[in-house]
Amino acid sequence: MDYADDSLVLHTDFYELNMMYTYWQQGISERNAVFECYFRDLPFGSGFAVFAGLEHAVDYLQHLRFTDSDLAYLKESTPYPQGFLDYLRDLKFTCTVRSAVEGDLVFNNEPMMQVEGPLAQAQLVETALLNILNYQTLVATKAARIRAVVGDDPLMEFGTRRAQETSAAIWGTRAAYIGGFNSTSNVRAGKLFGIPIAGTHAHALVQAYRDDYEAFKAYAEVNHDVTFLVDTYDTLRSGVPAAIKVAKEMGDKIDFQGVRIDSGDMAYISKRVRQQLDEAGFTQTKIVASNDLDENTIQNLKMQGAKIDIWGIGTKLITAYDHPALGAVYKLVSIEDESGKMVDTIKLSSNAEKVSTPGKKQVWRITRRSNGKSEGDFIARDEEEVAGQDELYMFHPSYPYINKTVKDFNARPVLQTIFDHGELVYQLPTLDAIRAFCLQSVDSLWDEYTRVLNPQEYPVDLSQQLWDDKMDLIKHVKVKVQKQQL
Ligand SMILES: Nc1ncnc2c1ncn2[C@@H]1O[C@H](COP(=O)(O)OP(=O)(O)OP(=O)(O)O)[C@@H](O)[C@H]1O
Ligand SMILES: O=P(O)(O)OC[C@H]1O[C@H](OP(=O)(O)OP(=O)(O)O)[C@H](O)[C@@H]1O
Ligand SMILES: O=C(O)c1cccnc1
Repeated sequence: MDYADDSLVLHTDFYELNMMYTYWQQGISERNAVFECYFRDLPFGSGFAVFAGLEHAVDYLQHLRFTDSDLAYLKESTPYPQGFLDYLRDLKFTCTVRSAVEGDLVFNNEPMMQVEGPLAQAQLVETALLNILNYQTLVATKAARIRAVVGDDPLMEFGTRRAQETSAAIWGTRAAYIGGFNSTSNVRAGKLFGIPIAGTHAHALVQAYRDDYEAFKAYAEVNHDVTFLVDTYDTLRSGVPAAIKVAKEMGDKIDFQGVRIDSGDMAYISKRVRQQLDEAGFTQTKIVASNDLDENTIQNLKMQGAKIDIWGIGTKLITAYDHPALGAVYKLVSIEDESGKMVDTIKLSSNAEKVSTPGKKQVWRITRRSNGKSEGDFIARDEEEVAGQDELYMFHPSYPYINKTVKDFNARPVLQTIFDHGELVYQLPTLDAIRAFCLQSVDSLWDEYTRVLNPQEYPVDLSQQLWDDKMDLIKHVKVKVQKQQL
């Protein structure tokens, strides 16, 4: 049977539905629960990550309804009784969601999104939220790392052909723009998000004319702004001379904006190309480079004095090639008990890094009042008063002897309310505002955290109370397990 693909509500792991069913049958589906989403390690060896994906997540949550086709499918494919299907039919999203906003910085082991509400609903949305946030945050982070090494050079996003399918290309392009790219080659992303579209031409154009000069001439006769791809046959002997010849012939009829090189030793070739262009009087014509570039090759090329003005980047950005998964998780941190009281929950593991931090939290971004620069993040219980304190004792949660007392600081809450009991209360900013916020956020970090190779570890600390509560709960659970063993 064919079912209409008319909702994302079944874009979830089957086990979420089975847990929902259990909660519903056992009468706890409406208990208040708090889940938090965080990742354990920063990707790419980075000193920071850029949060992205909220707009898509909001759209998903706003449309969270089981449609007739969803219910028909579940009826046919699962043993769920009609009563549960009726419950799903009537389900409306009523959770409160707090989240980092897009373009803000996020770090390892701190909540970047928090979902509070009826247990069954908050459980259901785990998979899709992780799917969205994991990917977009990863690509925005990669983009911001590339931005960090290019300075003000224009960055063109070229990834669609190499992306993991169509929606990854679209959302990846948006994330890349947030992280600091200037344009995309994906015309649909331009249409949907207003991202500037830009591009050159492919080798096919030159191959179609079987000659650099003929191809560039044909292109220039019908296009005003031209960037010629000069490496199809021989960059220095044929491509660049042909581009120069056409540009001279066409004169003011075109704007000879650039040449693109896509192979060979980019440092050597770009220097020679620059020389040829300058000698012909085209000192303003830019050199665009593409070919499996990322922040590491770009940094290296800059070190070699490559004369590249504009960077075209595809595969390694859109696929997050060297760290293809962020690994963000979604953990239950607090739940209402039989008496209606909220109690902390923890997940223990023999792997210390996988032990979750219990309790509903807020993340405070601590900056020095005098210069706005980062001091670290301070995670506290939601009810703790942080902003009004005169001084803050910050210590490393695993190595408490690494500590400092901060004075004259500003504390900004990172998690903002997006949905209040199911109602969207957050006004989504424009994409350009998000991008500007990201650039400003990265700028607020010390260079020690933004350098791409072996950055300093940004402090992500727990409040004393949160740390004490975590230790108490670990002890409590261990004693309970021991008792059960006897
Ligand atoms: N001077 C350089 N220093 C460091 N890396 C470079 C330099 N020049 C090019 N690269 C990078 O080295 C890699 C070269 O890849 P590869 O050998 O596949 O390219 P190619 O053979 O020139 O072109 P094609 O992709 O058409 O095969 C690319 O990732 C490119 O960006
Ligand atoms: O290298 P990326 O960062 O992924 O950038 C996108 C690539 O897409 C195009 O190549 P094309 O698909 O024509 O194949 P090519 O690699 O053989 O040039 C373009 O010439 C770039 O090389
Ligand atoms: O416009 C370009 O030059 C372009 C677009 C997509 C992929 N590679 C290059």
